[in-house]
Amino acid sequence: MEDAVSVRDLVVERGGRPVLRSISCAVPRGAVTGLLGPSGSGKTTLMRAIVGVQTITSGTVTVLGRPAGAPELRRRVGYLTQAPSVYADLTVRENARYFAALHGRGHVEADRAVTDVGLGAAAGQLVGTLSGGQRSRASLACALVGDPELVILDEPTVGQDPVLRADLWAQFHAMAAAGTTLLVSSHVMDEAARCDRLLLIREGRLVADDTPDAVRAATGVEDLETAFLRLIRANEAGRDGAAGAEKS
Ligand SMILES: Nc1ncnc2c1ncn2[C@@H]1O[C@H](COP(=O)(O)OP(=O)(O)OP(=O)(O)O)[C@@H](O)[C@H]1O
Repeated sequence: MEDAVSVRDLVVERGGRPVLRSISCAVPRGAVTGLLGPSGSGKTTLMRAIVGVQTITSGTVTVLGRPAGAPELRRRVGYLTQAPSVYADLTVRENARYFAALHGRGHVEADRAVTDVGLGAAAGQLVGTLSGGQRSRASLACALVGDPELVILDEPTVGQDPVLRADLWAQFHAMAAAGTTLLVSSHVMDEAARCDRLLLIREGRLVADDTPDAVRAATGVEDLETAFLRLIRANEAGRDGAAGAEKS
């Protein structure tokens, strides 16, 4: 089956500096793909390119068989930005119902989305009075309420307590089992083990595009953080070698 997202030789410059340096990768359908990398590595920029809101320098990004940003993708792709994008002067329920209406969905779906993110008890509360973690979950409910085929989530678990984090990951996997494709970014390496596939980026370059087990097997270590460190070092050594060869 065709991948949900296919990125080829993607180069993005922001503020006159290269931020993504020729990235090629794919996001398979019906799975949870983790986009891992340190702060500033380019995760948000790659997600923005997939959603179609990022000006790109060169390369191609294909989403559900269409060029990224094509108008017909709007209803098929859900995007959770890092900064919560909900109305502070509406309640959680009102926000969810508003976004549901934009997607042609009703109150039942909206209220279910609110319960699914663990905000059932706070449904009648104004978003402006929620904690940061709750506000982020309200935003998540609004991103999911249209039941999009592809869901792009920028650090959805930041600031959530461990029990809620586990619940959210269980929800992501249940959605994937039902056929939804998820791309979830995180800079917390212990979340890598929860993903079906991993994309690891560093300084705008792709360091790994594989399953957690394949990353462990390739590096010979169980712990994914240590495995990533090894991949990064091997990658840098390879680049230094290639640069040296070019100079000589
Ligand atoms: N509007 C902008 N103008 C110029 N440079 C930018 C802009 N936005 C981001 N950058 C730069 O692009 C690089 C990648 O940023 P990006 O937000 O994609 O990283 P990230 O991996 O998502 O980081 P974080 O985990 O901190 O959110 C950083 O060096 C950042 O400073």
